[in-house]
Amino acid sequence: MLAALALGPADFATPASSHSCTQELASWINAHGGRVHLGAATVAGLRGLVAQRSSAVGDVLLEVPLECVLSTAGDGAPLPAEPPPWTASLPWNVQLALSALERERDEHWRPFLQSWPAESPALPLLLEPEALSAAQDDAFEADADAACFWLHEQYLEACDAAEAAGLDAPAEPAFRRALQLVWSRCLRLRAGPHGTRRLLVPMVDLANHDGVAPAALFAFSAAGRRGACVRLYAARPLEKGDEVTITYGDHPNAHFAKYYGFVPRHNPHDTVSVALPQLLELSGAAPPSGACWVETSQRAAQLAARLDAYETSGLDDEEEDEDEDEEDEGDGEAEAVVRVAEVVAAARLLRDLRGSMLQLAVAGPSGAPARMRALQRPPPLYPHLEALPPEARCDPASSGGSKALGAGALQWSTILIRCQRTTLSLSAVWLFSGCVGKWLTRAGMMAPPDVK
Ligand SMILES: C[S@@+](CC[C@H](N)C(=O)[O-])C[C@H]1O[C@@H](n2cnc3c(N)ncnc32)[C@H](O)[C@@H]1O
Repeated sequence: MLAALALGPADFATPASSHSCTQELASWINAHGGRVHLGAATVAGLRGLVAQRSSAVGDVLLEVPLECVLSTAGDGAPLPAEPPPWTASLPWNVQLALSALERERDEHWRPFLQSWPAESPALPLLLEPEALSAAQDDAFEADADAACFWLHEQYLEACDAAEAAGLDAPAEPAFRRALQLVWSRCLRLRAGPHGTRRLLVPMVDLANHDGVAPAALFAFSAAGRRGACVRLYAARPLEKGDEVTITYGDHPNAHFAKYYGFVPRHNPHDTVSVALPQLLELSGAAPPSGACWVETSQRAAQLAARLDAYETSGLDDEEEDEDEDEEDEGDGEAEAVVRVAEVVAAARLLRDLRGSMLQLAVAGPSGAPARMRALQRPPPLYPHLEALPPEARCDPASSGGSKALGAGALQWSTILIRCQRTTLSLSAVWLFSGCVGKWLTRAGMMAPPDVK
């Protein structure tokens, strides 16, 4: 069943050879006043960036002048390559995709746009419903479905806008490819006087994701060789040939699958929402006599508060006494609460299983290390951070890259409970039947989970 969901690796083959293509790209950036100390390499089927020389923390690995960057429109000072005005009524990502498509005919942009993969990543929205169902996640399936419709609607909107501007509409396959590449390749960046923008930055968009210990940070800088630019800084000491990764942000696995077509092997920021009635059912607790587990928002709030207390301090005597008191009141709710808490304590197990499910869903049971390969985990990053230049340090409103390196970025709580009417949003809880997990373990696809 899961094998049916396997998505093939994206076709990153570039027209001539990936290598000559990125050499041309580097020459183009240099010719416009940039600096490139990086090359491209393909390891296990996945193209990425590598260091061309050894670097210390804070060294500039890459400097891309703004005239080589495609950007969204914004309120601040204009940037050289914003989307064409006729796209202004469309969402930012559609504008950026149309901007790239329009510039395909422009010789200036050829080295950049030619470095893009021939095909977009294999995203869940391209899957058939039966295949998607193997992910065992209703919300994920619905989201992929909605994305597919949304993309088609946006195409129709784009055609209308082009027609109104007296232009030819793009072909739908080219539009879809461009939009999917925008999803998987653009950065969000606070760009000084230009305000916060989404940018397509040549060469930076060849960096693969490492959310735990990225090798580099991206940031806007006003101090480039020819003025403002986007820079990549070394976030740890690098040797020649080391892979240069960045972080795409603190997203849950479903986000990576949806927009990037892969799921990180280690993701401390994974989250999933579980409906309270399902959680209660999973707890094995019997509902109050004659009722089913559809909670009022008030009861949901009480449960959330109790689970929170359980998570932070355990059920101490006082709380147990309280529980007993409530049990005396007679509707059996207190017992249910304790049992729900036990389920929540198994969140770690469920998270591990969930990660495996999504990885299998995206990569297939053969393990498909090409797209899911474990990235080398270098030593902890934080001791070196002080050496970074100020503009590359944490700015919570800025890029995912900077944000992920901020203090506390790795301090994630196992369980985050938010109560919203009848739904509890539980970080790192994955709901699926125990028999699937057992089946995976038996089939040797997954090591038995380590529950602490
Ligand atoms: C910004 S591009 C990175 C460069 C890309 N590998 C290329 O050759 O153009 C993002 C895409 O690279 C792939 N990718 C990035 N990081 C990855 C990772 N850690 N594991 C698997 N695939 C990854 C995914 O297909 C993703 O959609």
